[in-house]
Amino acid sequence: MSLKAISAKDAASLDKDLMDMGGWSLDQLMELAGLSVSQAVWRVHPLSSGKNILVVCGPGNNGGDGLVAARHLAQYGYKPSVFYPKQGKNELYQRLKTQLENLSVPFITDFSAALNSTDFLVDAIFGFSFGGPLRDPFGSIVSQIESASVSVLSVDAPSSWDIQSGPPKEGPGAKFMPAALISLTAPKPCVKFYRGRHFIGGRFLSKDITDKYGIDSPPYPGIDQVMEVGVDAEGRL
Ligand SMILES: NC(=O)C1=CN([C@@H]2O[C@H](COP(=O)(O)OP(=O)(O)OC[C@H]3O[C@@H](n4cnc5c(N)ncnc54)[C@H](O)[C@@H]3O)[C@@H](O)[C@H]2O)[C@@H](O)CC1
Ligand SMILES: [K+]
Repeated sequence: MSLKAISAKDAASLDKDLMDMGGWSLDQLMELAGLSVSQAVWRVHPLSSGKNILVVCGPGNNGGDGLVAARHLAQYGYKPSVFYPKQGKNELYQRLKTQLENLSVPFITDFSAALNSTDFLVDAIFGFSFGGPLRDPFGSIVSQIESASVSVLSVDAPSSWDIQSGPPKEGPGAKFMPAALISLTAPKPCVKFYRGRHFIGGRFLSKDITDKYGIDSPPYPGIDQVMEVGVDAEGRL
C-alpha cells in the first residue's frame, strides 16, 4: 500500500472535519497525537540510550503535541524538560502545562545549556501551519538545533521546512535533517525531501475521512499507536 501525502490545506480541513462532524475534541486529537509522538521516541531512543529528553514546543498545536508527549515520556521514566519560548495562551495549553508542572517536568529558559546536556531532542515547534520566513526567536533556535550533534525527532514536519516545498534554500533549517520524523494522520508533501526514520501516528481516522482525503488508514501493528514506514522519492509510503 502506498499512502499519499496530504497538503497543509487538507490537513487543516481534515482536523476541522474531525472536530466539526467527527465528534472529536482538539484535546482528544492532541492527546492521541502526543501519545504517538512519545511512542516514536521510545522506538528511536529507548530509555537505555539516555533519559534526558529536551522537548522544544512552538506556539501552536504542534507545540501542544510536544507538551502531551513530554507528559507520556515522564510517565515512561524519561527525564523530559520543556523549552516553550512562546507559550500558547489558551486554556488547553495552560492545562497541559499544569499537568507537566505536577510531574515536576521543568520548563527551562537557557536553551543553549539544555541543548548541550540533553540525550535527545523532540522538535515540536511547527507543523502544517508553518509559513516562512522564521520569525524571532525561532531562527536562532532552529540554527542551534540543526548544528547540534544531538539526535532529533520532528513532529509532523522538520520545523522551518515549507510543508509543500521542504527545506529552505539557505539560512536556518537549510541543513536540518532530523534523525526521525513522525507524520500525524498522513505524511505532508515535504516528506519527499526527508531522509531518515519515518513513522506515522494519529490512530484515529475513520473511513469517511480516509475516503474524503484519499488517504489510507495505516495498518498499525497490534496495539501500537505508531507505525514505522519507508517513504519513496515521490513521498509515497
Ligand atoms: N493533523 C491532526 O490530526 C492533528 C494535528 N495536530 C498538530 O497540529 C499541528 C498544526 O497546528 P497549528 O495549526 O496550530 O499550527 P503549527 O503548530 O504548525 O504552527 C502554528 C504557530 O506557529 C506560528 N508560525 C507560523 N509560521 C511562523 C514563522 N514563519 N515564524 C514564527 N512563527 C510562525 C503561528 O503564528 C502559530 O502560532 C500539526 O502539525 C500537528 O502537529 C494535533 O495537535 C492534533 C491532531
Ligand atoms: K515540528
